[in-house]
Amino acid sequence: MILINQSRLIKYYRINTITRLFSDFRFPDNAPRTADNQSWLEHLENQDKLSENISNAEDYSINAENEDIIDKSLNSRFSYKVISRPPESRYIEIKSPLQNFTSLKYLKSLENDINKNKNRQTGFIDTRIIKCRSGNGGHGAVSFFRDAGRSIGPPDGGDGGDGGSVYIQAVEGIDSLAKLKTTYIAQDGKAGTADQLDGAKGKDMLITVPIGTTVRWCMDPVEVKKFIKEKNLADNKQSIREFTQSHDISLQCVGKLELNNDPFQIQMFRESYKPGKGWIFKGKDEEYHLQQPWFKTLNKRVTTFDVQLRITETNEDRFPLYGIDLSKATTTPICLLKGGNGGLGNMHFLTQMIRNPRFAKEGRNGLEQHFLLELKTIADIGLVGFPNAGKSTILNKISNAKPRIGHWKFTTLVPTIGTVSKGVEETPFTVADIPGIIEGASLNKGMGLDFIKHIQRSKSWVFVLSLESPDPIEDMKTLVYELGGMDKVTTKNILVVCNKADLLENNETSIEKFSKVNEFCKKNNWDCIPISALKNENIDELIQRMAKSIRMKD
Ligand SMILES: Nc1nc2c(ncn2[C@@H]2O[C@H](COP(=O)(O)OP(=O)(O)OP(=O)(O)O)[C@@H](O)[C@H]2O)c(=O)[nH]1
Repeated sequence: MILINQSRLIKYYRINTITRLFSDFRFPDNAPRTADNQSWLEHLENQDKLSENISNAEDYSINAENEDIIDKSLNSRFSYKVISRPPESRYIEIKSPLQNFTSLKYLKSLENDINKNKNRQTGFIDTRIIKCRSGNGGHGAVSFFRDAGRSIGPPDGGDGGDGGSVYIQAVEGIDSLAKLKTTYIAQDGKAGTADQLDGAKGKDMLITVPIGTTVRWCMDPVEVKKFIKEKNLADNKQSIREFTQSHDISLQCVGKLELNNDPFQIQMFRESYKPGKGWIFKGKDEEYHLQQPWFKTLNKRVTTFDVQLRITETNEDRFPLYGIDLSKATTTPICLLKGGNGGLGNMHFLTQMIRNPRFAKEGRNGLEQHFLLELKTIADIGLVGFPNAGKSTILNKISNAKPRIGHWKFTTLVPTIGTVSKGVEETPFTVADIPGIIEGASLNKGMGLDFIKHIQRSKSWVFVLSLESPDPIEDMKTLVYELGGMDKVTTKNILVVCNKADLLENNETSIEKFSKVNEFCKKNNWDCIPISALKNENIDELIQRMAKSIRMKD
């Protein structure tokens, strides 16, 4: 293959035609010699036992040295059944609910009874499905050197350029997925040309997302919608949620030996030519060539080369089943889809037997896949509570954030993050206010539990109860239930805040309510504090307790 600087040199000579007039001018010659081609093809012949079985292929994982980006939070929620695990191959066929590979938010438009509130979240986009396509490799060229003295010289067709790849990177300074495009297409590689010129490599495509974005492989939403419409509307029995939970999709996965060989990565497949195919013929066609013994011998060897190419692709074209979690700024962009390899130019096929190779190879195709991007804001503390409990008022008092406050329910429609600064000496911490949770939220009532993802990674959860409520303990229990039960809740450091304590003054029932909550918290070993966000009472103490809660157990 020709190095870039050499290609430039060649271009220079082409432009500077006067140079050609000098008889001692030697055109730069980077084409492999007959002997080089011969030994390359013989080397391939010795490897012809190599099968397409990838069991011995080197283990490849997305950025092997950077495995901490694999999203582990999904492990427990992700259900699948292994359908087959042939001993001779590393492919594991699994079946898993469609719900794991699509976004309910995207499919909701099919349902008629959409809660209008949910449609009002236009400014803040935290879920996107994007289509990505890596570039096809350019085709190799069929060309022969010509000059005044020789009507036809040795083959000098250059290789096709590799297709561009699609990368993703999490960066500071973006806080929404709103600006993402729907489609990201990397450029195709250019075809090789005469004079041993390799085609240019296709331009890569880089997707920049906010820190805290998770990326999962998913199905084409248009196809999913069509499938649901056809299947479900006929029966019209299930909601979209139920439908996606009860219908499975099957996938080819690859395991990892050190992980009990459990399915670990989804295998993606390129629609490219099969080994031994993908020839471009100039002059006589494929049928003629396939009858020639010399071509048959050559093709047998080149088939081995194609198989090797395919093994490399197979090892690279994988994506973690649970997705990746870009919780930190990514220093090196992560490759989502690799571009196709460029095809070989005819200069590679000059051997003692073949003096006049009128054929080259096609470039390999790129990949087209969909990915589900979800932004999970990263705040140290998440505020959870019923609507109207006073969460936004608290965030307003303790931090620089200015969330909407109102005496009506669901004032907060999108998560708001505030930074709490306790002075120059101490590290500030962040607090997220999410829309209120109500009974049945886990069944999508009210604003549903869609926003929970924004506090999933928070170390502490602060339950905000209102002493105005008839039964704050019951509220607390409902919140715990809706958030996934005690097992889930106790994975976080918990602080319980009894807000609207100004109502305690001279009010025996309110005092009794607080004592009961306090008692309940003691039993669970949770910290509990009364405050009045409205009257700014006990706010400094609340900030201290919040800071303490993040320092607690990991
Ligand atoms: N008396 C009293 N009222 C309060 C207190 N804190 C908040 N409120 C009032 O309670 C109402 C709701 O407050 P928000 O801060 O919007 O409540 P929220 O929990 O964010 O509500 P959603 O956005 O619906 O989730 C507002 O009218 C506030 O003025 C308090 O300490 N005492």
